[in-house]
Amino acid sequence: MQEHERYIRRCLELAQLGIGAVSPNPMVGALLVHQGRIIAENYHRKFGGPHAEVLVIEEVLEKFGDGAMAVFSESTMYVSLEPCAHYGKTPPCAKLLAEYRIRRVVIACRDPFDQVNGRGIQLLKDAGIEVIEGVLSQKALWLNRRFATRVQYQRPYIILKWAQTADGFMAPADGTQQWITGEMAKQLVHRWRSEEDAVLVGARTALADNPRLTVREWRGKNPLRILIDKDLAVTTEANIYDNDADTIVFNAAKSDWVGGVKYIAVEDMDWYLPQKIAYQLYLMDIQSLIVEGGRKTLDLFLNAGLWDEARVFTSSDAWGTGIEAPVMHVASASNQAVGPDRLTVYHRNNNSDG
Ligand SMILES: NC(=O)C1=CN([C@@H]2O[C@H](COP(=O)(O)OP(=O)(O)OC[C@H]3O[C@@H](n4cnc5c(N)ncnc54)[C@H](OP(=O)(O)O)[C@@H]3O)[C@@H](O)[C@H]2O)C=CC1
Ligand SMILES: Nc1c(N[C@@H]2O[C@H](COP(=O)(O)O)[C@@H](O)[C@H]2O)[nH]c(=O)[nH]c1=O
Ligand SMILES: [Zn+2]
Repeated sequence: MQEHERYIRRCLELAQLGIGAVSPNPMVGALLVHQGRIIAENYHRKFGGPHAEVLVIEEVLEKFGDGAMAVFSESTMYVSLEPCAHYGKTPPCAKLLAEYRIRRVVIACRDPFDQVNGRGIQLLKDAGIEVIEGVLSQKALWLNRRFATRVQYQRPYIILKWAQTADGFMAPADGTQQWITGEMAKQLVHRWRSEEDAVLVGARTALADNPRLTVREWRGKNPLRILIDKDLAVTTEANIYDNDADTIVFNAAKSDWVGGVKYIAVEDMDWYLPQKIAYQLYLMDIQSLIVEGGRKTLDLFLNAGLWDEARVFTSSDAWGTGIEAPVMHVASASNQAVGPDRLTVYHRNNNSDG
């Protein structure tokens, strides 16, 4: 069992390399072990591209040529997610593993996607392949929590993020911009942006901070930007409307598409707004969202129970006055230093294995 865990751990590491590039697909890592050695390993690298298992098989075919079939018959494939059983952008991996007569397949967790869940495993078993499942399954499910949230709850995985002072304020009382955290926190936030599909702010934040919401201090793609602006108070000269990334504007006035900007009119913004936004984003295949404030916008999602993680930076400054940051009522999952600041992470369902 320890040997299985060791290889699955490696699959999880490989899978994680696909973050920010494979959504709305899950992240998957796979490797093949022959006579106690890893002979090929790979991961799902890009949405629409080959699955991890396909890349591993291809590598073995290339390395071993005519001898590949003999190698497959003596090998174990380790994979972080149940091999797929459906025809999506690529043919089913479970079928491929059966065709190449892999001796044994070790799987971390089942695929929560209805069209696969258990079917990939059944397909392998029907082909006479030995299957071991459930190795580090909690870790594997946690890794693909964004994907699981989308397929199970028909909404994106929602991460709330804000910075606060030591005495719990997130903005000056007059709602102007005041930077709270240090350089390390900023870099980490840019990394987080590169990992998620979208980042959202409220109108007053867009007016006060004129944020770009792009990835500048890390390598990776810019997320889709989302603005809630009922009366279109933010002018198109604002940074959030620049050409660095696409932007969606939830508003009460119009639905339109102008270059990289999509205006989506929402009926009655005073009721169920976060639910309406979450469902619209789900329909657009947006699998994860960081809500970066301000206070009113964070409250919308908190009060609706529509959040999965909160990542809160706390500086050592005390202001004595200002707009109070939200107070969390769940136990923190982790707490660590990030430069001179502290990062506290909360999970709404306190059952992570992260
Ligand atoms: N420390 C941190 O991590 C962060 C701090 N901030 C700070 O938070 C503050 C903004 O937060 P908050 O005030 O809660 O707002 P939000 O950014 O959450 O914006 C949402 C609110 O903006 C209102 N609004 C829309 N247009 C206008 C307008 N023209 N003038 C005034 N209000 C408008 C909307 O009200 P309605 O729909 O009812 O009209 C809505 O309730 C800023 O000081 C910003 O710097 C922001 C993000 C992160
Ligand atoms: N003030 C504050 C934050 N503010 C957030 O960062 C946004 C600015 O993004 P950008 O223009 O891309 O650099 C801003 O609108 C708000 O959402 N973030 C933090 O980590 N720490 C801070 O002290
Ligand atoms: Zn597959």
